[in-house]
Amino acid sequence: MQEFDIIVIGGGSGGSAAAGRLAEDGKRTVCLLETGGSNDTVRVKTPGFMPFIPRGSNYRFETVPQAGLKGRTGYQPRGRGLGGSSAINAMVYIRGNQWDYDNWAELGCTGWSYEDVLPYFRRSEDNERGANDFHGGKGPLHVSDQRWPNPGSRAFVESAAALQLPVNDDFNGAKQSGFGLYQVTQYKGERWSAARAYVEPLRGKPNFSIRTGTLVEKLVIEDGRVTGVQVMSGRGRETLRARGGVIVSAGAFGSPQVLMLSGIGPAAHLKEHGIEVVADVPAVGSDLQDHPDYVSSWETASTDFFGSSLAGTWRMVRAIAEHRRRRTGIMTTPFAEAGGFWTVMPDSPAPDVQWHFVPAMLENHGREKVKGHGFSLHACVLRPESRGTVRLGSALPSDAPVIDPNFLDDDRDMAVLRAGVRLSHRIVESPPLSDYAPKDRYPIDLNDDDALDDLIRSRADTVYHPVGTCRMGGDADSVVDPTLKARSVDGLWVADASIMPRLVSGNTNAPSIMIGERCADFVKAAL
Ligand SMILES: Cc1cc2nc3c(=O)[nH]c(=O)nc-3n(C[C@H](O)[C@H](O)[C@H](O)COP(=O)(O)OP(=O)(O)OC[C@H]3O[C@@H](n4cnc5c(N)ncnc54)[C@H](O)[C@@H]3O)c2cc1C
Repeated sequence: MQEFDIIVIGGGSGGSAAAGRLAEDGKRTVCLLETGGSNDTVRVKTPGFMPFIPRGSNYRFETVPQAGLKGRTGYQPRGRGLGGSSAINAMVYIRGNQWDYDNWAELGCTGWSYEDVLPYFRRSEDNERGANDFHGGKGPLHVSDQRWPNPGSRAFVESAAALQLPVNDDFNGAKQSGFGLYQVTQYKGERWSAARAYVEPLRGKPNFSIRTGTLVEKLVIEDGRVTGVQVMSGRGRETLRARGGVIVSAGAFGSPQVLMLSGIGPAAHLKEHGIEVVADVPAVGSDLQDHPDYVSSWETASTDFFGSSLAGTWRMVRAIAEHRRRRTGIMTTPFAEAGGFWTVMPDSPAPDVQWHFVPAMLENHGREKVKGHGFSLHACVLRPESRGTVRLGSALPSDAPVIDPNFLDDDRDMAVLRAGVRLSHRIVESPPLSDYAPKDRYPIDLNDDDALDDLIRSRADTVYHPVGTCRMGGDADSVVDPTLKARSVDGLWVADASIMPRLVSGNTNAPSIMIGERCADFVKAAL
């Protein structure tokens, strides 16, 4: 039986950072287990191929029918393979608001205030603008400016400015609010996933075993201590032992699934599936929070924007050739090129809406082709009040979990989204974006609350940031304590987006990486 000091389950954002940091000094043996492949393909590494990510790199989950979305099922893409969701995401580099982390600390997560987490964000980062009080310049995660943004993305920022919404050229600096172009997790024109940052540079190190194509079926728990994992791979079923402990980094859906399959979760639910209960922990799979998002969309006569036409196709063919040769040009697009943060509710402690401007007409998460050219503007609720769940669909580890984000269940979320969408339209109606004479693809009377609510509930969905399903807390009911150690058994840590007690006000890749970095330190200190 193979034995390691530490086993990390899941090679995504949190798991790559945790495994890489634990392996780099050579002092312990580390095994990283990932069910997907290596993701070492042109379609993953080329930013502009995001709509063509290989099927095997995305779980393509669906939610249960959502009452708040008129009974529609939502789409939940999740990355599979090294890099996890950072291998399929939009590469936007955002940490959230300083208030988020101070709030975590206030909720009982001692040691997670903004002042506490900032050094870890800085340590992870290599920002091409260089280091300063807020940014790192020597970390493994490359952060770049966009060199070939669409002219429409710049126009978006100017249109916001025309409404006196300030320009912000660093959302991760002193102040988050404002509008601007996003910095991206790219390096030399390619996607820079968490695996490329933390795992690939260590490939071949004798103390670091990277096993792809390996599904973790459950934890092995003996006398209240996690001593290993049961896995299934091309080699068949086997048990791997972990002398020091196991870190679960299977993501906001995968981590609660692994815990529940191992007997850690809501007892009654586990019994329904014939799973022996090791610890009754109702918080596992509960507290699911995700950013509900509405995408407004406009058609233009201008072919400046990405789109399907002869001119558009010809431009893309040339762009692909340019990118293959030099890694430059418009194939470096993260699609979500510009955006911003603003407060729409007077009592909000921090910006409550985030915008993503995409220089293309998006329909159904980019899965439906739209003829012609145009642009889209996402508005999402940054701190939703609605709470959902992740549960087992069956006791089979290969089955998808049952995902219920319970979107727009809370009226406060609806109120924020309504205000956000109205501001989306005001921005687009301001010059210079208005100079494109954009044609609204879903025209309604925006002043009519009922009509707007109906449109939102008919078309809203996730902007891909599920968290909270293995919540960290200072309370006995939380899944992990503020050192990310499980409260229910020994030898177990969780390090990914699932531990967030509250969803951060922004995209979740950099925060998940920060969580992985911190977990490595906690585990080193504990062993
Ligand atoms: C389409 C999309 C766009 C996004 N855009 C952005 C963006 O622009 N900026 C941003 O900051 N964030 C973005 N996000 C969100 C961000 O990428 C994620 O929040 C983050 O990557 C989550 O990290 P994680 O470690 O929690 O999980 P993941 O990165 O999802 O990693 C989990 C890993 O565990 C593996 N795994 C699961 N179960 C098992 C098992 N049983 N055995 C073995 N392995 C297992 C999975 O295959 C996966 O590789 C986006 C996400 C998506 C899906």
